[in-house]
Amino acid sequence: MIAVSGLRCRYGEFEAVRGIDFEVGPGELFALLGTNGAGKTTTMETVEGHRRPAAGSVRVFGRDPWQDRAQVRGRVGIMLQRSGFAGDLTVAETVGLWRSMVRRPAPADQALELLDLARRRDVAVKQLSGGEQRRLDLVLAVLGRPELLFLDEPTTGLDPESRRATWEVVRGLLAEGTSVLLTTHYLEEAERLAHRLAIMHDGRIAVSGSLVDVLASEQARIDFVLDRPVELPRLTGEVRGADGRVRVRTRELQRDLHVLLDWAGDNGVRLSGLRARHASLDDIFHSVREGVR
Ligand SMILES: Nc1ncnc2c1ncn2[C@@H]1O[C@H](COP(=O)(O)OP(=O)(O)OP(=O)(O)O)[C@@H](O)[C@H]1O
Repeated sequence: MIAVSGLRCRYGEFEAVRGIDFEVGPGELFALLGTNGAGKTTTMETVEGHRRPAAGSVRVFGRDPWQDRAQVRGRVGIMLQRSGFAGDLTVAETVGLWRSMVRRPAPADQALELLDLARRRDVAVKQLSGGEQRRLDLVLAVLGRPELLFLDEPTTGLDPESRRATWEVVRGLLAEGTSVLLTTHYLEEAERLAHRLAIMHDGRIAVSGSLVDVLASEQARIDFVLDRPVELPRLTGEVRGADGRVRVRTRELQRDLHVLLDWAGDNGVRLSGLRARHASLDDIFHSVREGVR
């Protein structure tokens, strides 16, 4: 559905996207994560056909979204970061107007029910809360039953309940075969929805792959506190510590934990506050931001 190769984007002299590659397959949700200013929105806008790449190639349904805009547009749905509604129109009028502009519009009532906006149909758009406007954005983006949906921070500003409702709608669309390119600052959102993801930093992709592969690419963690100075057993992982606090980074979590617990048991050593866990997306994001990856 999307194939991006060697993509570079510039604003004047400044290169915001510095050679990235990724693909999105049918029925797949690909999440673009990244630090502020990493280049996610620029990438999204270029794949949508709003910007011309400085270099590299972008294909959507096998076509150039900039040059073949007319053929690509009717098959995609776009939810931008900021909505451009006419505030005086009611919700129902806005949906009606939008329906007249898309090729295969879904029934208006069905669209409004999708995100619980039917009871707000006669309210002027400018009187909707920020969260309701965001939900209306999504309703409009999926009104033309798109094959490919672009979601740029779709749940920013939503309360937890509305966020979950949005995730349900997105899951439903995926189950029907829609492909999705998502940008988000909520790592939990990516963990719950993404089949594959990439983390961008300074215009480049620092890490990408399936969630399982990305999580496995970072070392697991064991942390504890020793109440007296002792020499630790030999572990495969890297051991660091100060003031009795010990931090182990390991690719052999089960083995190192086993060795550590056996040693502590045999020697009567107390491992206070012992924690052992695989890396989280948050840990990986932190490593990317710190430039470790
Ligand atoms: N119109 C513009 N003119 C000049 N520079 C721009 C323009 N738009 C974005 N940039 C710069 O390009 C870089 C990438 O911006 P972009 O909005 O794509 O990042 P982002 O990853 O979406 O960031 P955020 O998470 O903060 O929304 C940033 O350094 C930004 O300041």
